[in-house]
Amino acid sequence: MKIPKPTVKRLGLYYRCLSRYKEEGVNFVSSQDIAERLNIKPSQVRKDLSYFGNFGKRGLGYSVNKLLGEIAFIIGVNKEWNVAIIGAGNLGSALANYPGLLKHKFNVVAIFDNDREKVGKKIGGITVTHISDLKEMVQEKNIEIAVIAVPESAAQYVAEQVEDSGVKGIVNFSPIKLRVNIPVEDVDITLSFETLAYTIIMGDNAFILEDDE
Ligand SMILES: NC(=O)c1ccc[n+]([C@@H]2O[C@H](COP(=O)([O-])OP(=O)(O)OC[C@H]3O[C@@H](n4cnc5c(N)ncnc54)[C@H](O)[C@@H]3O)[C@@H](O)[C@H]2O)c1
Repeated sequence: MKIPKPTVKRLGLYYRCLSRYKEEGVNFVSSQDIAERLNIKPSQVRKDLSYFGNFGKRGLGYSVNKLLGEIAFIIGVNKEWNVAIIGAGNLGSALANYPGLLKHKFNVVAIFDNDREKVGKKIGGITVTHISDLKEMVQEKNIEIAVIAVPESAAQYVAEQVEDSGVKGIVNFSPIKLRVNIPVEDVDITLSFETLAYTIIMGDNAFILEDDE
């Protein structure tokens, strides 16, 4: 089944929201409930969830447990992912020390750098490995996701090494578009600032579309 990307992005939000309902002992929720908590439109919630079949019961709403199970299956949160961070600099170190990733089952198991001064040092409890050992470690530790946190000038070369190592996907923090044949998710913080700046300047006229798909 093909799902629009913005919907996939919201599934993680729904998952967290529903987990909280479950903790609170709530068995059924309406699209209105979910929408209010997430500050989005109920019609958007209904549209997003309709991609996965008809979970809602008229009058009762959605079964929290059933929906949680379905979304968990789709976004792969039932599985733990082993992650490598490439680049033990400002960003790489911050990510390695961020406990939120493990909480969401993204387990940072290795950090790589090409700076001999950094190799062998510990960051967030993980010893930095030289990038030349990438392929070996990827196989050994079953690493499926790599985070690229190296300078722009090194990013494409590193991405090719990552692809060659057998990693299945990349979270790219560098500001360039990587040319590789595995999935890449760009995290462009500057772009978020620019979008926000535009939204502040334009106010109510910022966007034409009500829903984004
Ligand atoms: N720091 C931020 O807040 C921030 C925010 C958004 C995006 N970024 C982007 O993230 C990337 C990293 O930023 P940073 O501030 O952490 O940089 P940094 O200079 O602190 O760290 C980069 C690290 O990558 C290593 N490195 C360089 N070439 C390498 C190679 N070929 N193989 C392995 N390691 C290599 C360096 O030795 C260094 O430890 C940059 O592309 C930057 O544009 C940073």
